[in-house]
Amino acid sequence: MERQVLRLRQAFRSGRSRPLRFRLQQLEALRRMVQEREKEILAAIAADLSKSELNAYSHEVITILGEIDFMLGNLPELASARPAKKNLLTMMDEAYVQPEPLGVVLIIGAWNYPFVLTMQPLVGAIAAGNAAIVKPSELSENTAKILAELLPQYLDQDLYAIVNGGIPETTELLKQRFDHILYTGNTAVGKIVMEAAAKHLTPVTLELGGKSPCYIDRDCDLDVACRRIAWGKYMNCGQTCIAPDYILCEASLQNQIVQKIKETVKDFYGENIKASPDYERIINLRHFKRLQSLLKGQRIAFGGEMDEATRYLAPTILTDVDPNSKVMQEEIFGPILPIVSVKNVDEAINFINDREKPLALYVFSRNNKLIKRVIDETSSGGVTGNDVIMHFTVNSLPFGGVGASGMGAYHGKYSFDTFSHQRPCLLKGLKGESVNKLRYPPNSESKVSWAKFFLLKQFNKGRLGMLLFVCLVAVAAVIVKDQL
Ligand SMILES: NC(=O)c1ccc[n+]([C@@H]2O[C@H](COP(=O)([O-])OP(=O)(O)OC[C@H]3O[C@@H](n4cnc5c(N)ncnc54)[C@H](O)[C@@H]3O)[C@@H](O)[C@H]2O)c1
Ligand SMILES: CCCCCCCCCCCCCCCCCC=O
Repeated sequence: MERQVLRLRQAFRSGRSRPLRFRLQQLEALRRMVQEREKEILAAIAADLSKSELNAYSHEVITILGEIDFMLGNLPELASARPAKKNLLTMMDEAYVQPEPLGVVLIIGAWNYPFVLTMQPLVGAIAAGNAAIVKPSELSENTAKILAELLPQYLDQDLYAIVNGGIPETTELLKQRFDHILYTGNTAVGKIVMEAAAKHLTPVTLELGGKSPCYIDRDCDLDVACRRIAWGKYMNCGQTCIAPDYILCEASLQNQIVQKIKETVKDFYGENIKASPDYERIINLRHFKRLQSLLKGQRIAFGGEMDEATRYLAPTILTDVDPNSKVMQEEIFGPILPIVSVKNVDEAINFINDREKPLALYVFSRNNKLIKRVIDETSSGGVTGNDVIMHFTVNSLPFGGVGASGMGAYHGKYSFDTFSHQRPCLLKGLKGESVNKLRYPPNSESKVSWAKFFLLKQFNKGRLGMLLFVCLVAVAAVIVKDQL
């Protein structure tokens, strides 16, 4: 492990990953990989998640192609230096912010969207000019294997590497010094990652989970709301970090919601859900049994059928759920949708605020003011109003958690920023010592007055203001020279 990180570090030090042309060329190579090897990639994702290749394409591959295209189109601008505003003392100098790569970064992915959760951060890391090690989840072993096979065929092997393995390998990897770690997965492991990173003062982006609430207002088109919620909840068999975890609504809406989601499930997956190519399975037996245990003692209003041999768990709705029950204590990460009754929106807001900050928050209402109020009075990683999941697909929005659901963000420009240091640069000439005397010892009352004038005085930006300002500087320089 140590040697592998060292190899990447040496390649990074060579400066090869920095030129814009190189980054664009690597991103193009990654796009070629996705296009030329699409069949193998789709087959691997499909095998890992019992997913149709069509769904593998629309859940995962499309996101990566979009992200690469965004970077190819925007990288020249993102990577270029941005001029910075100057003060009186630096008027004649050059001030700018130059994004620079961080160095060797580590990307640890989760199994539930194994291609997106490794490749989307990698696009950002390459775009920002870093070297990167990608550690896919061992639970999505087919995707992990295909990535290890394909990436070296398309990308610079000394700068980008895949390390496969489970806890021992990741633990070993985390002992190494990285310049940034982006981890996606559960909160408990997030703490392990952060602790390991702290030993080297390595900054982290933690993409974690949580229970994402979904409030349905009385004033709402329930048909539309239930269709959208059913789509986002049962997609990938509920194993989506931003799936609506539970519904909050007034008790009177509960039965209608059950009925409408039931009808939608039939429309989406047919009478025989098990036979639908659009309905996935639970990743492994451990998670299957965990989900099974969440149903104990609950009122199952719909679904609940299961088959351990194939890890099938039907789309399920629980009603009259006690907020203290187990299903409301942990992220569900499966196709179980509890409905918790609240009296009104105030109670819903309190319910959300009494718990850890979620990764996503959903509100359905015809009343935009109510949606804005819920946004204003709560906190969450992201929000979609009158839909679910979709904020993830907008790459001009930062994607990440807050509080227990994570820290930092990525996607589009935010990925580039996450893997960059915004380096402030001020380039001065060797002239101007008369004004510089102001900051050299010995200090005096008059020097402090001049410092106040130069650093605190506000001038408006118009042409006239600028002219006046230049004259003032010239006069001040002469006076200062005479006085000091
Ligand atoms: N915020 C997001 O973007 C996002 C996306 C997907 C999943 N998630 C969250 O992730 C969770 C599900 O993922 P998971 O944790 O089951 O995935 P996982 O089991 O695949 O683990 C994630 C990564 O952590 C590594 N890992 C596991 N145990 C470790 C340990 N003890 N030490 C070091 N590394 C270790 C794994 O090898 C893997 O690469 C859910 O909470 C979900 O909400 C968040
Ligand atoms: C006009 C038809 C457009 C169809 C586009 C379908 C877009 C579907 C996008 C779903 C993306 C889901 C990815 C979620 C990843 C979440 C990561 C956390 O687990």
